[in-house]
Amino acid sequence: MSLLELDGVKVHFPIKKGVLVDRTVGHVYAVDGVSLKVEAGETYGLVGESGCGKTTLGRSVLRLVDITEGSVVLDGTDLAKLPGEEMRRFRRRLQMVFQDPLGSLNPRQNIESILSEGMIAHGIGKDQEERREKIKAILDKVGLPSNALARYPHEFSGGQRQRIGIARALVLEPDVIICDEPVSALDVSVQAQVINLLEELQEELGLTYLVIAHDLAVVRHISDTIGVMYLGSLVEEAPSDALYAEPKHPYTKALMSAVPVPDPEVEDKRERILLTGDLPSPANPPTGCRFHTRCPWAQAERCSTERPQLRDVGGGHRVACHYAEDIASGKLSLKQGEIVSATREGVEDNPETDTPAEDAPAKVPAQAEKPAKDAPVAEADKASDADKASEAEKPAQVEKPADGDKASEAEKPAKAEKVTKADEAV
Ligand SMILES: Nc1ncnc2c1ncn2[C@@H]1O[C@H](COP(=O)(O)OP(=O)(O)OP(=O)(O)O)[C@@H](O)[C@H]1O
Repeated sequence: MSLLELDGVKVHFPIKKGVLVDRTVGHVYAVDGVSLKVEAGETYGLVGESGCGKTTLGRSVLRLVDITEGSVVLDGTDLAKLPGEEMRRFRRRLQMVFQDPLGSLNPRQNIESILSEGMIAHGIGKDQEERREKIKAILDKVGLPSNALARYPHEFSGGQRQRIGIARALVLEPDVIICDEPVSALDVSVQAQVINLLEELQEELGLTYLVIAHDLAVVRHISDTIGVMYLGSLVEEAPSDALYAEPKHPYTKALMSAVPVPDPEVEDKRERILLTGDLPSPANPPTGCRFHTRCPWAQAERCSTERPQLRDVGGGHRVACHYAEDIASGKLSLKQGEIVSATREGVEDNPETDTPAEDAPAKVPAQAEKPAKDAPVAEADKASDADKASEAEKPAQVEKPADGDKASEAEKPAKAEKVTKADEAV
């Protein structure tokens, strides 16, 4: 049995209307039947564009939102069924590291007080002296000096604040840490350092991570398995290397084709699969395959009526697409919203739609150009131990305290873009 198992998890938020009495007029299908397994000591990376339900899924594991249906089993216990008090005790074993380190740290508390809070709530350490010693040891592990104890969140840089967020999770000795966009508010160079730190801590402490990110490059380096989410469901799941070597779902192919390649010559020639249209509303998802309204390979009848389930297509790859094999073999060519010719095997003839549309976009290869395998690694490698140490050792005032703030402000417009252009979701 895996350490963490989600089975058919649904989180549907009711949409209420009414002046005097609220009535439910619909639902936001934020998470709509997700099953996944996270193995002990491994990292599961969950990617997808903004609004696809990643955060809601992470929050459902911690029961921070109500689970409409399905089970979340941690080490044999179904958390979805636990009464409140027992769930509170289980929360120690499941910790979360948030995207915005400043927003998640109380500005009026010093670091010792922030880190002690959870320890006191869960009865860790017999007195403050013992807790302080433990906190110092953890601060050392995350690359912060012990004099950080008496300082306040605003005195640290964005990267250092994220280290504090990680330390806050670690002092509770969790089994699983859910990292929700752990580096997206940080400068690129600092991102690599924080990712490296998470990896080092995993190796040293045997931690298990569920890493949520919209950026494929972020999860690639750190994840053993990657799940790609679209509109509340997983559309593809595979071991990290297999997913990058050969993405099989059209959505993943589009995301991958947008990952920049460091070599400018390759980058110039790189072909991108551009998705048209916006992410549909999770309150009114398309029938059939949720992705068919934007899928360049969609087939009229089946894709719009029959919802594909995740199925094993070999090599540890699971994909929710009726035509994954035909796309991989090239039997289905890339035609926006048009129907494949009747001559192609395994696809039902449709005389009404067999003729390709005049305005079908130019064909691009079905197999998206693979991103250079060493790209994120090279980025991460930049964060040598020396770099990490120097970042930690620099006095807070010397660090750019604004990097977190700047990035989180910059993130807002980027998110709006992501919704309209899937290729920018990576
Ligand atoms: N409490 C809530 N009530 C109603 N709708 C919600 C609630 N929380 C989230 N949603 C909706 O559920 C959908 C999924 O949101 P979620 O935040 O999980 O997506 P996400 O992929 O994590 O996106 P982002 O990266 O922008 O946070 C969105 O349409 C969002 O508006």
